[in-house]
Amino acid sequence: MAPKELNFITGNKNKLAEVQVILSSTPVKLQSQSIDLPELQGTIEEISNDKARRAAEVVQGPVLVEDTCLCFNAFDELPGPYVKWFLKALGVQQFHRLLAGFDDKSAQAVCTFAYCEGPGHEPIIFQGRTDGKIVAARGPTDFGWDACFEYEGQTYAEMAKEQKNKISHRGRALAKLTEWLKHEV
Ligand SMILES: O=c1nc[nH]c2c1ncn2[C@H]1C[C@H](O)[C@@H](COP(=O)(O)OP(=O)(O)OP(=O)(O)O)O1
Ligand SMILES: [Mg+2]
Repeated sequence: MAPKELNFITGNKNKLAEVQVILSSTPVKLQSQSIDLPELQGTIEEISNDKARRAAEVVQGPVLVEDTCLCFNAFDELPGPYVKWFLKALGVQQFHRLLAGFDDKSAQAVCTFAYCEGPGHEPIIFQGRTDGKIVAARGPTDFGWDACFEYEGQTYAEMAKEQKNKISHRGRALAKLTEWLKHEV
């Protein structure tokens, strides 16, 4: 695989830490810049593409961005890309109560990376999805809704990091990105 420098534009230190760990076993050289980018309202893919274009304009060079969504099946995929605001309003201890009136607690975590070569270039997206269930918070609460998302009986927060990275929405999306980089000249 050709070593590649990637400039990951994110304001989220937890995301950055996971990407660093996952990419540490590849020849990718990861840089990062914390720029809080405005986020479009639209489909998951539209948001990620727009975020990548905006980041490429700001940086005036190649960028990698990522948008994470948490889609409740009972809410027809919402909160989706707007999960950040629900989490902020409710806090992780109350977050699961969004589904209090619903029998269906199933949810899907979706991670969409968008790589853009630079201003004017069309972004390329890499998406990972993990099916789980929304539960009352269990485990450390230092990363978003990790404590409320249960996968095969354990919340993301209860898992060891490497265990989460193997099956998470982010781990699956990065696997597609590193596969693509292998064929990138
Ligand atoms: O693996 C995760 N486990 C638990 N929670 C997570 C995860 N990944 C993102 N999250 C949270 C952060 C934010 O509350 C929302 C996504 O919003 P999102 O816009 O993608 O993240 P952000 O604004 O924090 O960082 P960025 O500067 O990359 O846009 O879900
Ligand atoms: Mg964001």
